[in-house]
Amino acid sequence: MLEVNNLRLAFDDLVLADDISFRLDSGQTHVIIGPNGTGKSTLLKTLFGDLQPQQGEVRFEGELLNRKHLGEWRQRFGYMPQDIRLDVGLSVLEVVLLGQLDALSLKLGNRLLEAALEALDQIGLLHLASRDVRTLSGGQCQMVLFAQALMRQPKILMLDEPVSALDLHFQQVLLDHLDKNTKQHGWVSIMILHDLNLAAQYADNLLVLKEGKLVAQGAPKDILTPEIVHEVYGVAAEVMQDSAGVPFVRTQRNGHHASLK
Ligand SMILES: Nc1ncnc2c1ncn2[C@@H]1O[C@H](COP(=O)(O)OP(=O)(O)OP(=O)(O)O)[C@@H](O)[C@H]1O
Repeated sequence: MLEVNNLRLAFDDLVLADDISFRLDSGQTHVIIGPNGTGKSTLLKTLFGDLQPQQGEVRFEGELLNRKHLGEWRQRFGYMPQDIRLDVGLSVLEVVLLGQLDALSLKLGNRLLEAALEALDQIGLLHLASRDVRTLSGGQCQMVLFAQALMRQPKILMLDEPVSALDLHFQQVLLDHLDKNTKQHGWVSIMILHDLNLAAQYADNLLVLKEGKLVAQGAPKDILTPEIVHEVYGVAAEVMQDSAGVPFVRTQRNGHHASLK
């Protein structure tokens, strides 16, 4: 379980979040939604130890995030930040292998090589293994970074808008793969999404952030209501259910307010 207690996030005078607390169970996918600029990426960076909170604490299985031991803390994570550009002269296979940098030596073991090829194969990218990553499309890059995060076999997997460049097919490949691995290996998976319908489909637990507050948390069917969509995004929407009981959101044309306040 990943636990956050009374977190306060700020950049100098800009307070992004205050008194945020939540618990994220293992074996579940936790999806964070909320408006642009509300502090979702900052929260992930804080969980990873990249940013220091002004107040509060983060624990994993009881162990406190301690900035003196960041290396150890981060060994548990697979982290795919937002909008990473792959601007290095490496092949796809080499980039995936970087996910196991701690275990790499000058002589590459067969086991690691096979695991990297297997990771690429499972998400349908094996044919790209020897390509220079600088020649990949935006969506292909996103999938390669996902393979790299998987390769780490993390206990905590954090994905910041992982499907923003993906077509419908690869959105499903990535999210189904995430779901399967999270449940199979008992990972705590945390993902930021803007697409509320994908969030509803794949979240076991949905966290809604707005103006520095956690305004709602729970199963998508309990959280996604027209009232919440309006409160959080200032948008008029209908919320219906598909045949599996999963909510889906349909916004109204011209149904937004110019300002959220
Ligand atoms: N290093 C920084 N220094 C100062 N302000 C920052 C810094 N990084 C982010 N911010 C500000 O903090 C706020 C939250 O940014 P963050 O990237 O966490 O938002 P977000 O919810 O992930 O947004 P989006 O949905 O647009 O990706 C924004 O107003 C941003 O401009």
